[in-house]
Amino acid sequence: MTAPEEATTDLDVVAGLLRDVPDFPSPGIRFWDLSALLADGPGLAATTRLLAAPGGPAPEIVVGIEARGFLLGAAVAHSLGLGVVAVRKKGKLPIVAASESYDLEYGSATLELPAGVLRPGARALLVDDVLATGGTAAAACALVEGAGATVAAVSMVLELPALGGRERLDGHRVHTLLTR
Ligand SMILES: O=P(O)(O)OC[C@H]1O[C@H](OP(=O)(O)OP(=O)(O)O)[C@H](O)[C@@H]1O
Ligand SMILES: Nc1ncnc2[nH]cnc12
Repeated sequence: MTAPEEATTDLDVVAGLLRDVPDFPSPGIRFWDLSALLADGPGLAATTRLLAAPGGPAPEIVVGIEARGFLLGAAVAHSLGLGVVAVRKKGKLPIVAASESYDLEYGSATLELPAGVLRPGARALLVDDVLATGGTAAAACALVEGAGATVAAVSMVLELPALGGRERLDGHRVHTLLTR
């Protein structure tokens, strides 16, 4: 007699495709790499379904954060029938609404919001791959809110709770699929 097969959930699929790399991009950092997850059809589909369902108010637009948030954000937007806005690193956008600088686990950076694409009052779903210190997501929230839109939720694949990102995003709906 064979044991009944256990159902594989979307979350199992996502967890099975995450990889961690020691000492990248600098010594002491354990870097979580989503390349294998993004390259896997069922993995990307499972990730998209989970990120697209953060709970709370229905989003009207998706905001993808550079760089891996572009891939995930576009997939989520498409699955919901919504458009996507790319929040980019400094110097990449020709027409900028606003800029926000922040620190992260291994450096500092500036994010910029393109001008004229986020309707004031729109409910935005922010999408990225990793929540570490929360500096990146907090900067993206500030850009969205500074444009007069609201943050319906922030959806990310992986949360590193030791780095305090969720606390940094206090007051926002934070939806993460896995913690490590
Ligand atoms: O919560 P935080 O401490 O802010 O870290 C999370 C951010 O760090 C990574 O991006 P990174 O800045 O390495 O840029 P990239 O995606 O453009 O490579 C990751 O994709 C998140 O955006
Ligand atoms: N440890 C980590 N792995 C992947 N992305 C990150 N962004 C910030 N910290 C990270």
